[in-house]
Amino acid sequence: MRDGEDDSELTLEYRPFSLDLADPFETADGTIDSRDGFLVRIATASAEDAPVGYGEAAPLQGWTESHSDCEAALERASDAIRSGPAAALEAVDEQVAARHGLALALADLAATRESTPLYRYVGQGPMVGRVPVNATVGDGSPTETAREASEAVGRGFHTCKLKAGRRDVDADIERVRRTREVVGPDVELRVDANEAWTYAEAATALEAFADLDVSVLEQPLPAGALEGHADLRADDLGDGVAIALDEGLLEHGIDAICEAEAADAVVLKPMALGGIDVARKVAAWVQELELVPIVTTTIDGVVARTGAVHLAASIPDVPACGLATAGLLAEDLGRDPVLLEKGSAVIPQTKGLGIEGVWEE
Ligand SMILES: O=C(O)CCC(=O)c1ccccc1C(=O)O
Ligand SMILES: [Mg+2]
Repeated sequence: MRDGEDDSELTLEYRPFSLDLADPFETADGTIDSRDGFLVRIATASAEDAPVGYGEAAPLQGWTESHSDCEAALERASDAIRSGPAAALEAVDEQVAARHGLALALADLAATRESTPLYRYVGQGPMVGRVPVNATVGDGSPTETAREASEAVGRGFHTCKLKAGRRDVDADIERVRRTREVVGPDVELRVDANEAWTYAEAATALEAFADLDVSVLEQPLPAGALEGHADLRADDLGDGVAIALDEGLLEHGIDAICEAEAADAVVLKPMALGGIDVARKVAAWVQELELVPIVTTTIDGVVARTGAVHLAASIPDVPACGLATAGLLAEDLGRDPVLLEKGSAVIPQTKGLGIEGVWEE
């Protein structure tokens, strides 16, 4: 905060939104057919054309607080912000999606005031042009899966993440086999089972996935199964297949995962962790512990998605991230400032998030 910019003058407004998905997104823990949340705007009360900051609070069942708890938290924050940003953050401390929306709007405003792109404000690091991203392929039939993956490769993706776990494990192995056949040996394939498997099923999948050159298996067992994931790694069934924890990170935290040696990589969803500032700190700690951080969205609107893109750009040597989720939405909050090109997200270099025109319409 520079001199002469008085935090006590900040105002917070929020508006509900509902975005339909292009097609229902099938995962092992349910179908997502719309994303409902709140667009957040922070402005300086006094000045007409002073900079503003945008944020997005999009709760998702099973991952964040409820829609109504999110709204109540934003209402508290809009009162508390009269006492400054710290008081507002305190008012949403327990509601991760609301905190995400507030913290993103504050960071967008601060970076905009400094004329710095958000990722440099957040990470204090070097300029970054691009971040590699994966295509996200829903849990469809073997034919649909192979077709969607090959279309993604045709659009320039080098990495595809296949959702899995809705059918029996042999069917998922068949989906991966068909996909590998179609995309050839040079495309990186990952699988996300969203907690669907027993230990025996996961062990079967891992062995087959090693042969099919799958690079990452995400959350094969329930979130609680820290020892189970550690055993999967220790049993060395999936030679070369990294184990990533997503739901498990939210349940246990990094230290317990590291202590148990339960993962090679962890998935960071800013919406579920309470904001890109929190996620950035977790990422730094993850790398310190020699685990790999992978940033993804919860199929967010353009404001939160662009925040996640900036977060990924602030993490040194980040691997392909699950940020190519715009196409899963039928509609969006506004124009997307992030181009996808040859399997990478092109990072916006304008000040702040680089989001415009989301409030006027
Ligand atoms: O990581 C990706 O490619 C996209 C994000 C994704 O899969 C996802 C989207 C919404 C909710 C949960 C998840 C998940 O990673 O489990
Ligand atoms: Mg996941």
